[in-house]
Amino acid sequence: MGVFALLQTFLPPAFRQYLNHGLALLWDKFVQTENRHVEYQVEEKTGGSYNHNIFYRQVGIYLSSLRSSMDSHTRLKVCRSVENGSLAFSLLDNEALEDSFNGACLWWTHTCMEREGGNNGNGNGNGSGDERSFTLRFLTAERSIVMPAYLDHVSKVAAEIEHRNTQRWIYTNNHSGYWEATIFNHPSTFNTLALDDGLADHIQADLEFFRNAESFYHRNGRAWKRGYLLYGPPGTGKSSMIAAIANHVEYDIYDLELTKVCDNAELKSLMIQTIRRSVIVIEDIDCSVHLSDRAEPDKYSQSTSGYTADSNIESAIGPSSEGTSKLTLSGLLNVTDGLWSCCGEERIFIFTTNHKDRLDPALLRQGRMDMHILLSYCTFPAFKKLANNYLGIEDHPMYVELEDAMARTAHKITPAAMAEMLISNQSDPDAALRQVMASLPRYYALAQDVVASTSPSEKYALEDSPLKKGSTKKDRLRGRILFFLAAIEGKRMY
Ligand SMILES: Nc1ncnc2c1ncn2[C@@H]1O[C@H](COP(=O)(O)OP(=O)(O)OP(=O)(O)O)[C@@H](O)[C@H]1O
Ligand SMILES: [Mg+2]
Repeated sequence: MGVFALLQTFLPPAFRQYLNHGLALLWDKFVQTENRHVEYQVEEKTGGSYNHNIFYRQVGIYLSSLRSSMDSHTRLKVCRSVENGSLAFSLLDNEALEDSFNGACLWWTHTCMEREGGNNGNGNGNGSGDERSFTLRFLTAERSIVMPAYLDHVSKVAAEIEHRNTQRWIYTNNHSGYWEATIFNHPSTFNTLALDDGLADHIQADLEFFRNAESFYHRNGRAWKRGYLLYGPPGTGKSSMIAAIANHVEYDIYDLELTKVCDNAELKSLMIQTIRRSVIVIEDIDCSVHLSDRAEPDKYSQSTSGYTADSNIESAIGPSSEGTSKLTLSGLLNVTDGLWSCCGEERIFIFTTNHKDRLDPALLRQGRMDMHILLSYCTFPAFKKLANNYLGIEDHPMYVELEDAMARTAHKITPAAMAEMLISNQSDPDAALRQVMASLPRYYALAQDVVASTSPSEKYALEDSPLKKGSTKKDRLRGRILFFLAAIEGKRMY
C-alpha cells in the first residue's frame, strides 16, 4: 500500500471522498488532456436484434420527465398522451440534454441509425430494424459519482413514473417478428361480464393467488406462469374475459398472431421480447396453427373435415418442404411450457377456441393450461347480470316466468345476442324483457325448421359441435340444433 493510500485510511470517509474527487478533477484539468470524457451507450436491443434492453426504455421515460429540459435550448419532440392528455417530451436525434446529479454534469444524446438492409417490411420507414441508442457522456473525473449511483437513480425514477402511470398496452406481432404497441383501453371487467354463479369469484381468486405466489412457484421449482384455456361458442365472452383478466391484474397484453410467425425461432424471439407481468394471448388457436398430435403430424393435413381448407393453417406452418424450419406445435409447447417459458416471469397465457375437442391433448394437459373455462350460452343468472348492467334492474315481476321459460325450452342464446336485445330496448326495460320472452319459443321453433332444412354437410357440422356429448339422444339433438343456430345468429334469426 502506498503512503498516500495509507494516509487516506486515517481520514473520515466523507472527507476522503471529497479529496479523491478534487484530486481527480485536478488530474483531469492539468495532467490528462485526452479521454477527459467517458461515454456509455445504451442500446435499444442487446445481445442480438431481438433482446430488448429495459434500461433503454427507462432512460427514455426518465429523460421525458426532466423538467429542466423545458427551460434549456434543447430541441425536443413533444406529444400529448391519448390516455390522460399529459405532455410527453423526448429527445430529437443528435440533440444533447443536460442533467446534473450530486454535482456531476451529464449529457444525454439519442441516435437512430438505419440498419443496413433493415427493411422491416411495413414500408413506412419507421422500421423496427433501426438501431436506436442513448449516449451518456460525463467527465472521467466524475465517474465515481455517476457509476453506478446515477444509473440506479435513472432506473428508480423511471420505475416510479411507470408505477404512477396506469396506462397499459396491447401488443401485436408484425410480419417482421416484432411487437407493435397500442394503448389498451378495454372496459371489460369481472363486473361487466355475465357469467354463471361463482365463476367470476373463482377466477379472480385464482388470479389473486397467482399474483402473490412468487415464492410458492420458486419454492416448488415451477415457472411463475399460469395458463387459461377459454372455450365455447362464438359470442360467449372469451375475448371480453381476456380483457377482464388483464384489467384485473393490470398487466399488458401480447396478442400473438400465429399466422404471422414464420417459424419456431421467431416465436422464441417474440417471447423473449415480452416483459414480465404480461398476458400472452393466442385467440382461436385451433384455426391458426397446426394442432396435430406430435406423434401424428399429418393427421389434419389428410383430413376431409374441412380443416385443411383453412388457409391460415397453411400460412402458419410455412413452407411444407422437407427440412424447412417452420412453426410447429412442439415449438409452441416449448415456449408456453418448456425451457423457454421461463424467459419472463409472472406471465399468464390465455388460449381461446370454439372447438376444444379439436385441440391436441398435449396442449390441454393440466399444468400447461391450468384452468379450462367453458363460456357458454346465457343462463338465467347470467341473463340477470346482463339485465342489471344494461337496464339497471336487479329484479322484475317477469323474472319467474322468464326463468321457467328459459329452462323449459332449453333456451340457448349467447350473451352477445342477449346483450344486443337488451341494448336495443335500453330505455324501456319492460319492452326488453318482453322481447327476450318472445324470442324463446320462436327461437326454438325456428331452430327446428333450420335443422329440418339443413344439407348433409351442414348436419355434419352440427354433429361436430362440442355439445354432442350430451347425456341423452334428445339432449344431443337439441344441443346440435342450438349450436347451429348460435353459429348463424349473426343473421338475427330471432
Ligand atoms: N359473458 C358475457 N358477458 C357480458 N357480455 C358479453 C358476454 N359474452 C359476450 N358478451 C358481449 O358480446 C360481444 C362479443 O363477445 P366476445 O367477443 O367476448 O365473444 P367471444 O366468445 O370472444 O366470441 P368469438 O368466439 O366469436 O371470438 C361483446 O361485445 C361482449 O360485450
Ligand atoms: Mg373472441
